[in-house]
Amino acid sequence: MGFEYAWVHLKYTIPPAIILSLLYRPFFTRIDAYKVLFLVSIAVIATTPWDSYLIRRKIWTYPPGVIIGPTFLAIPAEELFFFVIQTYNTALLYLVLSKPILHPNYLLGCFPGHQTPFKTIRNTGQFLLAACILVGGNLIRKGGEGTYLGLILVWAGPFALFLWSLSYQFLVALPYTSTALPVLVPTLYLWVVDTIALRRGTWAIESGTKLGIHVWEGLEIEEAVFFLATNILVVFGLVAFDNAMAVLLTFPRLFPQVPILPSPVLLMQALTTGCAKYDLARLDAIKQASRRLQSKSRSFYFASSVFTGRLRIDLIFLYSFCRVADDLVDEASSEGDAREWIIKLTKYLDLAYQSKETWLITEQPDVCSYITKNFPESTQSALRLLPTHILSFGPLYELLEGFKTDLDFHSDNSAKSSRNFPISNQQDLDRYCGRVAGTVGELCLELVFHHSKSPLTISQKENLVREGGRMGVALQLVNIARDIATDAKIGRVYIPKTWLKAQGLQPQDILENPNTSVTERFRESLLKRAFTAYLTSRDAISQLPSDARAPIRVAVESYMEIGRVLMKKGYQVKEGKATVPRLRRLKVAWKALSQG
Ligand SMILES: CC(C)=CCC/C(C)=C/CC/C(C)=C/CC/C(C)=C/[C@@H]1[C@@H](COP(=O)(O)OP(=O)(O)O)[C@]1(C)CC/C=C(\C)CC/C=C(\C)CCC=C(C)C
Repeated sequence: MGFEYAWVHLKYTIPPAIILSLLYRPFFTRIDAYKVLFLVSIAVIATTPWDSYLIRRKIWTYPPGVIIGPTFLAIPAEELFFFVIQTYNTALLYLVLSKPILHPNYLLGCFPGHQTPFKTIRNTGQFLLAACILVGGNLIRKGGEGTYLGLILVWAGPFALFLWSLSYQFLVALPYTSTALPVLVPTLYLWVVDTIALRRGTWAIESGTKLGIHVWEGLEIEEAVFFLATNILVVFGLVAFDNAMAVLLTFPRLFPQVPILPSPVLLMQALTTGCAKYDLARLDAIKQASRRLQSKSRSFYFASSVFTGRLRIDLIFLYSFCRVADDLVDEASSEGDAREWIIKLTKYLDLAYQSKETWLITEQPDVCSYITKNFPESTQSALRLLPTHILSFGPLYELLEGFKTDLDFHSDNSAKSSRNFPISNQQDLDRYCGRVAGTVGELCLELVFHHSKSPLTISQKENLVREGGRMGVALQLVNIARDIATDAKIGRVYIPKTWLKAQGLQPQDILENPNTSVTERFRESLLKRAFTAYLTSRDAISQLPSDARAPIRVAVESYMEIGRVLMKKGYQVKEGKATVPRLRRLKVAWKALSQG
């Protein structure tokens, strides 16, 4: 009996597991737990008979005095633990690196022209993996020095071939950071650990069944291939799982109900669904919407990565609609054109909500053709995929009312002296914020309620919607405080005229000189109001359904952090959007998620 092998774990495999677990703990969801458990179980089941065979054939051995004692099918307990901890570590690294990824973005439909290169990639992969299996079989048949390598190839090859055949498109499409990196980092690390263990004699590879080739001094080629192959299998398994989840979540028509933890049968069903069945319009809309979110809002793009399932997709669709509507109005070439867009958007909502039978816009030909005829191509999918079957129409019409206030800043004569300033007093400011952002808070909550499994009473929902609206106001006040100078450039002053008058100023003074110490005081007042609203509503977040609580907190906190940055004494507001550095955002999210 000895503790040498146990020491390897204590020193080299358990510490990274602890570090990764602590780092990822707040982000760890039920589906993550399911995924890791699934993978660990498969790893143990698949490796045990193979490993037992190798030990019995004395391909590798454990010198007496290095293991504690208990064995299962001749495999020491420490070795069994290795299957678990290696899978766990690689899986956790994969989860950390994949957190920002929206997996449906990497599903490829059967687009003409796409298929041929992908078939070639699939066939090449299959050919190479099949060749590995054949070479492995040949090495085993010959016996002698190639036996160990042969056994590795024949064991790992079929699993890899199976997973590759199911998920090759997804594997190729995903960024290297969530495929190659989680394979290479643990592999290199385990190569070093293995070198140390072999040198210390913790385990030994018998000489008759190995090639005697070294990757570097002390690292046998077979060991290097073994760790590479096992990490490839873990990552291939996780990618296949995410591929299946992406199919399940992206296509509600194919899979109307998706349990939080789908069974292996359902996962396989998703993986074997041919791309010919994919709803290409929906797939394309998801890609466009998430690109829009990524390019337009760092805060919400970042926050979206902690939402899961269909809620994440619907929030992105909601963002996309709000952004498109806001941009159509804001970027119109004249006030008349902007008002025309509001009329068109109103008509679009009228049509979308007039049918009581089906509220899915994609299933309403009249709404779809109205969109096609009246809106620019780049905006159409955002309008078609707005989840109107879940959202009530009231807040959407209110949002358009809010955009009208923005247009009231315009005047027929564009000279600064004759501009109109619709925010006369605090009430106007509150009403405006309520319309453009309070409504967004309410709409977000409607999506949360729809997708959540935990039931809430009507009065609980009403209370939450009220607080969600107030939180939206808080965020909008931060937005206004940040953008005083940017808004002034386009002739808008959201600081109430009554506040300005109290300082002997008029809105025109802000247009002419938006960066004065007085403006700083207005910024402070706006932020003070923002934080009062935020503090009033913040506790309501803990009454949200448990699966949405932490992500909503992240969305709110990462935006309010802009306000905290602005409040710092001496902070100079730069033009542009990124006011919160990435690391700070990450810390905010980590803290918000840790509150549960
Ligand atoms: C995670 C995720 C994808 C969330 C999507 C949230 C969403 C749908 C936002 C819509 C944004 C939008 C374009 C609205 C049009 C009107 C407007 C401009 C509102 C301002 C948003 C700023 O967005 P922008 O793209 O300009 O962002 P940048 O500053 O450029 O980064 C607003 C400030 C309003 C945002 C308001 C909310 C998201 C509502 C917040 C409230 C909740 C989430 C509910 C909280 C719940 C309780 C119980 C308190």
